[in-house]
Amino acid sequence: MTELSLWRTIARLKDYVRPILPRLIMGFFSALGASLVALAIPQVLRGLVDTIHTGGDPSEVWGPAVVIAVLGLAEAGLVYLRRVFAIAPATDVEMGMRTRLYKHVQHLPAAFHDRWGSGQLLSRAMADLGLIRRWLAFGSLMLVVSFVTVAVGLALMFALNQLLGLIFLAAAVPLIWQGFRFRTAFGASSRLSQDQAGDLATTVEESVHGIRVLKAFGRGPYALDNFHGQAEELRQTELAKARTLSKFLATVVSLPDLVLGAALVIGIIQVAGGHMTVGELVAFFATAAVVAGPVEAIGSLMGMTLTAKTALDRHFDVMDTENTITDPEEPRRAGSVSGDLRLAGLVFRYPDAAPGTAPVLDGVDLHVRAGETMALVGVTGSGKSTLLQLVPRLYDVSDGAVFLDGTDIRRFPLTELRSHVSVAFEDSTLFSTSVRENVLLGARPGGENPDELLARALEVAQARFAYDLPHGVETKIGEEGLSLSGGQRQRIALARAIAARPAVLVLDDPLSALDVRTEEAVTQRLREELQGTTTLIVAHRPSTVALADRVALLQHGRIAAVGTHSELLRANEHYRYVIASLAAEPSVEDVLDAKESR
Ligand SMILES: Nc1ncnc2c1ncn2[C@@H]1O[C@H](COP(=O)(O)OP(=O)(O)OP(=O)(O)O)[C@@H](O)[C@H]1O
Repeated sequence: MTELSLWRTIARLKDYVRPILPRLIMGFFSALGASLVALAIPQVLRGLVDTIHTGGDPSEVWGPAVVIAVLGLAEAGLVYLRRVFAIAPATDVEMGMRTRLYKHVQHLPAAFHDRWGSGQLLSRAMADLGLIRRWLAFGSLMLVVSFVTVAVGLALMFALNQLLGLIFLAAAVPLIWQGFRFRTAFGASSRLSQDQAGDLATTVEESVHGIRVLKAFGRGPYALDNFHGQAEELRQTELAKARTLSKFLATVVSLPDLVLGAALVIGIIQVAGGHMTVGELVAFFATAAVVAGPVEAIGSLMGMTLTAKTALDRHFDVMDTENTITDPEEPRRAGSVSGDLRLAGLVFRYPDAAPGTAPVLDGVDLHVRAGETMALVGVTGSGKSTLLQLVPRLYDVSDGAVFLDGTDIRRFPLTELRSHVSVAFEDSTLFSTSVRENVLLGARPGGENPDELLARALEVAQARFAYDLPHGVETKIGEEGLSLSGGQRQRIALARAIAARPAVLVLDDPLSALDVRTEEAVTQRLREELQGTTTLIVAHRPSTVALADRVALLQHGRIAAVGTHSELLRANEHYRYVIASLAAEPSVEDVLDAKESR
């Protein structure tokens, strides 16, 4: 993540800002107009005061007074126009950036999500983009307008009285010097605070997600301590930020006030000596009052600009992350595939694995014939789930290849590959929408009649309970399907995989949360349904193994043996060991028998 200079970072906004540039420029000129009008008022005031002071006709007062009133109204109108021109387009930019970020995050591979906390992505998608919008609609315009107003104001003050003007100009030098120092200090703590806010959001997200675990283990106080520590760190950073800003503001506010005091004394001496009229002195101080606003605002506006720069850096940290799992340059479109799956010399190491660690998969060779159901068995941590994730390209192989109908899967367009390969994981994520939408998530548009497909998938997965929910299959099943039991969620997720009607079905222990009777019913129906669908299924229970035509044994990162369950039981000692450990859980009858025999 390279840190670019302020200007180079802001320049990266150009693609987003180009469509709204005309409106933003109009907004800028409205704001500038308002400031220039404010600066014109003291000039009219000068004539007015001199007229009265030199004993002119009182009726001459009306003309300038009306001009001042009109100028005041014009200023208010221009401020209003600035808001009209700038606010709506800035929300366009915010929405555009948010949508592009979401799209990019969707495309980024699973390895990216292994590395990034969800809170960091959340804070980038929400808070950071809000900061950028406010800076675009207000901060950016007002920073430039403030500098122009100060420059024009100083020129007018010089024109009124050079000596007084010089005094004000002398104050600008330490202000600029302070500005540079402020930029460095504030920039660093601004980045730190936004990153810490992201980490805090991750903690909130994790503890809300895992609230049951925390409660069940009585870890609420520990989680609170942890959260408090993180919140305190963020508070300290925010305080450091506020201290830096207040030191800068103290200079920015107090210096002009000191100068104003000195100028007042010198100004009165100048008027007394006849070097200046009373009107000029009044105009000088009225101009100084107009200039004081932007001078004081410059500090906050610079702070806002630096915060927006940090938000942009954080946005582009994500946007610059390259998607390594992409469509091939010359994709091969197959239309339909029979589902012949071959893994050849497959090696895989997780991108974030410590250097020097052995690959999880190290030379896997396996052929799953079209329409065959193959169970994948191995001790815990042997790499079964990892292997499954390589088939829909959630990760790409480090070496070797996966072939579907003889074609390297990296040659298919990703969407096509994923329409041929459907997955159900043990951890069944459901979305906050209806049962129908969850199940038909991967169904091909224009394919089978959706109602029939839904009914069939729910029936095979033994999930017809969905029709008895309060609104039937239209029932919204809540965040991650929390209102459903673990077994119900798993069956809906299984129905989703079935409804996609894939050529290859990849199931990662999809029945683990079911009771024995339901599992048996699902297994029975799955066996009928899976005829003709190539299925690779991770088995943690003997009943799941029974579903398969053949079984592949994963050991030391390789396929150590392939055969039917009985062949392997007969010929392979490690297989007997794994199966024995799968079946290790005693049945109720075993327990009762053991009790009676005592
Ligand atoms: N995202 C990841 N990043 C780095 N290493 C990982 C990641 N996911 C899994 N691993 C490691 O890869 C190895 C294989 O894990 P995997 O989940 O594939 O095993 P498994 O055979 O499915 O285990 P189980 O039967 O317990 O589900 C383990 O050592 C695990 O720690």
